Amino acid sequence: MNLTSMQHNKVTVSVIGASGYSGAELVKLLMKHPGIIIDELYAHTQAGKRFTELYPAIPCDKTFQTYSGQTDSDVYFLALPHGEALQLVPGIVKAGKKVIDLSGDFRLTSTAEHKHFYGGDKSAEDVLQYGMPELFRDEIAGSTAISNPGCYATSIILGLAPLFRGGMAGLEVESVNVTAVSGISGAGRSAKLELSFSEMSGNMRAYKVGKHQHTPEIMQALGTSATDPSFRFVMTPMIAPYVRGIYSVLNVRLASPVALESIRELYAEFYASAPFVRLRDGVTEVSHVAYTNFCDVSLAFESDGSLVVITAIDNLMKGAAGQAVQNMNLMLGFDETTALL
Ligand SMILES: NC(=O)C1=CN([C@@H]2O[C@H](COP(=O)(O)OP(=O)(O)OC[C@H]3O[C@@H](n4cnc5c(N)ncnc54)[C@H](OP(=O)(O)O)[C@@H]3O)[C@@H](O)[C@H]2O)C=CC1
Ligand SMILES: CC(=O)N[C@@H](CCC(=O)OP(=O)(O)O)C(=O)O
Repeated sequence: MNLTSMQHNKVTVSVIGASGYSGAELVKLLMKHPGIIIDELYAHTQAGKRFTELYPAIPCDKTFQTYSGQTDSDVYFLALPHGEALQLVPGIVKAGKKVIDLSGDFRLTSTAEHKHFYGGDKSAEDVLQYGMPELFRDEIAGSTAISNPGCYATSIILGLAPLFRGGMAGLEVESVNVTAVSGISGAGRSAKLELSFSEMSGNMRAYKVGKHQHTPEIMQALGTSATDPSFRFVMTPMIAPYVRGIYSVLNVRLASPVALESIRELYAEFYASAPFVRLRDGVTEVSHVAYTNFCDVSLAFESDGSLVVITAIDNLMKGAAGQAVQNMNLMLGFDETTALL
């Protein structure tokens, strides 16, 4: 049964990929949103099962359906593996519905970079408004389709945006060296041998060194390029044995010294109207943001004069479902924080 917004005076929302970690987190958030009603939940291998069979802690009485091109809801979230949304989003947009896609399919403007990092072809039109409210609030509010940012990308862009987009005269970034650690839920729900308890317990490892798919996304959002000879960006992702959270340590070399107080003021001003970015006095910790939509940011200087920005987010909240709901709120004219605080 499909519900109509006319019947309920609420916005109807469906989630495609609702059986996965990001999809289930979306369901949890949507259930407490006063302005929407959950319509259909779609899954792939789990179709036919009840939502609570997979997620007993979330009391949603829906049964997973198979998606076959329905466009009856007002809003569609897609939380699918890379490549799947490319096939589905155009039809939903054409039917005049709002879309928020959590995959990497529509993030990169360069088709060559997309092919290099995601391994598939897409056309130049397959780009949607990038859904980072702290950078593109007005554009998101005026959009019908959004590409939700990647989890590492969110934690790193929010840590660097004031330096690149804050307009501080004389501030020049020469290089950024990122070490970022993800909890295991960042890899999704499907079982992978190298992520099993016996492999990961008491362990930690780097992966995709020098070739993580979020590198071009970060460059794009900051308005710079990893191939710019005057700017150097390196990123080392790691996985560690905790469930939720991304902890990014950004070592930033500036062309000339700037007082820490000025940097603090720059960040405070840049995020003055961003309800989910918190500038912290002490060092940020993953446990301070887990299960929340906050991005905590702390600032310090190293003894060699480089700026150290540390950010922490929950990968399934600000890194995925929380940010997606934040985008939906902006698109529909709800308060940005609805269902998120
Ligand atoms: N996990 C995270 O922290 C983040 C994830 N993302 C992105 O969000 C998207 C979802 O990620 P995540 O929730 O982790 O993934 P999961 O692996 O947990 O879930 C994947 C979902 O997609 C469905 N699915 C799998 N294969 C297919 C297919 N061939 N056709 C249709 N549906 C399929 C699954 O259905 P079923 O279970 O029924 O088989 C499930 O609902 C990905 O693009 C991911 O990169 C973005 C930011 C953070
Ligand atoms: C721990 C882990 O494996 N994390 C995934 C991040 C997945 C993600 O959210 O990235 P996209 O948004 O680009 O899908 C990775 O590093 O590829």
